[in-house]
Amino acid sequence: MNPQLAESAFLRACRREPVPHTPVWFMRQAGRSLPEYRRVREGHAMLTACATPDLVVEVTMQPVRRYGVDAAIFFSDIVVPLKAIGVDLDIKPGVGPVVESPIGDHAGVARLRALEPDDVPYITEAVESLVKELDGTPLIGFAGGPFTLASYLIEGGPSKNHDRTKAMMYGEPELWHELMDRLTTITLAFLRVQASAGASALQLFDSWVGAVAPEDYRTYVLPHTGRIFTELADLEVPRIHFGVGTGELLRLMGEAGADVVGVDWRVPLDEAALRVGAGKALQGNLDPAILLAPWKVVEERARGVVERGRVAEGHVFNLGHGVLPSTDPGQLARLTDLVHEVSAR
Ligand SMILES: O=C(O)CCc1c2[nH]c(c1CC(=O)O)Cc1[nH]c(c(CC(=O)O)c1CCC(=O)O)Cc1[nH]c(c(CC(=O)O)c1CCC(=O)O)Cc1[nH]c(c(CCC(=O)O)c1CC(=O)O)C2
Repeated sequence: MNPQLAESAFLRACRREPVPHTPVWFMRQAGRSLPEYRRVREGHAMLTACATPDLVVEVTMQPVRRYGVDAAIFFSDIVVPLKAIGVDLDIKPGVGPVVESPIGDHAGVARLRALEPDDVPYITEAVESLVKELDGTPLIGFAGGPFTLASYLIEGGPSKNHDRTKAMMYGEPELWHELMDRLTTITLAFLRVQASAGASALQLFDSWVGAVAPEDYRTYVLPHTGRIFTELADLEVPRIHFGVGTGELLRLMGEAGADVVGVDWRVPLDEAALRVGAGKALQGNLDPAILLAPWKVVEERARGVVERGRVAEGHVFNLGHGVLPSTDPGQLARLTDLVHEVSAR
């Protein structure tokens, strides 16, 4: 391993080891908020871009060059592995992923075959190139969580209340678990491809799982997320588990087995540390909308996040969810420097 990588503040914080400063990266740090991203993406549809290694490498590198963040996040999307196994879906600008034939029965579930590394050669190629280009800055690989993927497949697109998803979960639990099991198998394979190609950490984005109550999380989701983190343990890379609106689920998400639990902006990190319990690092949790306010507001709030983060056994500074497309990149540059400065030990 690159010696710089072994000593990276990001990997050390994930492992709950002492750090020279609190490491920083931002969900969606690569993407629409950057003018250089918008230029590179011109004329390329999102899913085509995700399957073009040169483009993926360039976009992933952009925020690393611009901000000096402590980790890169692989540029892709949560629906890429589903597309790769033949699900008819597209990403519609301004909407999100849209599935041509939503899944509602056994036949639909049965069509979700396992993902083989040969289905995604462009992922292996892009990760391998990135690891070289990053030269010691860790690369985070990622996948969507099974609940979030299930919701897209069942609803056919983004959904406010996940009605059909919950109708299947409560009404046809056997079918639900079969669907979740297949998605878990696909997710595991997709994460393994990225780790084998050299990703230094893996994040599971179960962005929508905050829609379920704790007892339902335990019954309908935890068996599957638990399998993901257990089966990834042999890779010896930090595993991060993130969701939005998960204040009541933090303890269970910790139980699922990740090393790091991502927290959105709704729960202060000192409180989150109590909820998650011992033996975990935390990641988060500045409200991304704060970045739309004047710098002095950002500064005051960011200092608060760093301060509360000291209570956690390890802290990776991040936003509570992705960078909003209208964010001024100048704010993110200042924020990266500020966190490094105020947390320097
Ligand atoms: O508004 C739109 O045009 C569709 C956006 C959308 C996409 N996937 C989607 C959504 C729904 C949503 O996020 O609300 C669906 C999507 N993609 C993703 C998530 C997980 C999450 O954000 O909580 C979700 C589900 C979250 C949700 O639907 O609320 C994850 C994602 N997309 C992406 C990345 C890669 C990256 O940022 O490096 C990542 C993961 C890493 C990260 O957060 O940093 C990239 C991505 N996907 C997408 C876009 C926009 C399309 C474009 O530039 O042409 C972009 C780039 C950007 O965000 O600026 C498409």
